[in-house]
Amino acid sequence: MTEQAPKLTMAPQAAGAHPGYMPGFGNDFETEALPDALPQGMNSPQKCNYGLYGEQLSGTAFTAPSHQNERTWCYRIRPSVKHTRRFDKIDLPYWISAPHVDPDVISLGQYRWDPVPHADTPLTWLTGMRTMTTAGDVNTQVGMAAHIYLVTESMVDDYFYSADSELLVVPQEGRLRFCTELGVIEVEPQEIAILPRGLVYRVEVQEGPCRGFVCENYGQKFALPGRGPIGANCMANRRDFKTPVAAFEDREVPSTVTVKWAGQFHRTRIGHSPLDVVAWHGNYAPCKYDLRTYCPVGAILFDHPDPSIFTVLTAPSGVEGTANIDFVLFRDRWMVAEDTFRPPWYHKNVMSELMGNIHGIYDAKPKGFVPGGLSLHNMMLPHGPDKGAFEGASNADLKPEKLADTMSFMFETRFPQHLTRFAAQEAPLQDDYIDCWADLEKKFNGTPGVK
Ligand SMILES: O=C(O)Cc1cc(O)ccc1O
Ligand SMILES: [Fe+2]
Repeated sequence: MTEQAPKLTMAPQAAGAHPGYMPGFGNDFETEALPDALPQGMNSPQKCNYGLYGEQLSGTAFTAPSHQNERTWCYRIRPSVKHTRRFDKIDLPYWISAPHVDPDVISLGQYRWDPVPHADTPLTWLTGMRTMTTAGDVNTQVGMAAHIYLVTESMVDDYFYSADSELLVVPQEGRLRFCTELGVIEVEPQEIAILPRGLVYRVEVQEGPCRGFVCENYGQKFALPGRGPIGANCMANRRDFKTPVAAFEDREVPSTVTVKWAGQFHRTRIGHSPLDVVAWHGNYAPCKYDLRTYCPVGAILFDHPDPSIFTVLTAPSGVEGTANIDFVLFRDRWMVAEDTFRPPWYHKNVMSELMGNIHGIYDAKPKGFVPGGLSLHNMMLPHGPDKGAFEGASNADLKPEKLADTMSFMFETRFPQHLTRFAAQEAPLQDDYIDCWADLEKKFNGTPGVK
């Protein structure tokens, strides 16, 4: 059989629109790659135009309150059910789901890793996923997993979806293309992508090698945080999220679909590309976001506020104000606070903090936390600036200072994060990380007024 190159037919774009994308977060979008493919005024006509099949993808329970209810109507060449034959279980031993507590691994501790190096073997989105931590329980749909991806090869005639989770993708190196049922998303470092639970896609390498971080959210979807008294603008603005226009393939080639379901991987064979949605409308869709459009709001006179001011997205846990996951961004910004120790304070947090460095230097850890690297400060474990950062910030001349060329982030969850065996034994763990606090000396002088 001769190999057919994937040919995507894409919806035309509105004048001035960002090529291939529609602006907004959680909008009711509509898009069609062929004229009149989308039924108007109804979802289920007796016969759809072009001989398409109508199919609903539900992202929330049918009965979810209407302000949270998410679903999308797809008009596709074949219904998805045609795609499934019997499933075989397959092994992806480095992609692990909670609950997963390895008896030989100690998760209690402050941990830091150098960037996980690329392998000498080619790796795809599926074979290159390396789970670092898991939290909660995939079966009860609470918690998360944090992964590193190392991808050098495109998926070819191989498709994937996760029934377990929504994926938040944070590239650090290289450029990826997500060809999804609902359209195409391309991302590079300093951008993110969100892939909803149940959405089928394949991942192509646009420029490799590719490395990045993934937060696999088992729980309720990521949403924008309420801004409270900040008002209607700043932080992440809705229009900066971009959802792809409809794009479909009409390709008949032997293909596979891999499904992550209840922590296990299953594969089935099909005879065509499942990316055959010609038109769709709804509010359950993938999107991308450029982190450089995040507008940070911070201290303009004194003190260091809680890092929640930098929340890009929050995934609720059911307990108001206590997130299943917060995605928090530490980007370049001005530091102007007077008479203030400006870096993060020393602290112990009820939530567990997994951080990744996308680019540059992070102020609390001027050495050792490098781009591509990660750190974990688990639930109720003390941490804070290293000795160098403490001495530097305690004695700095407090003029306005630009923290330039820096971008780190945090996946913060209310659940303890458990290290995988890969994180504890194979990944480049820095054994001497806790020594960064060892030289903090006693400065207490017992004399009032002497600082
Ligand atoms: O620990 C960290 O570096 C992350 C962090 C940053 C900050 O500004 C305040 C609290 C916090 O946990
Ligand atoms: Fe912290």
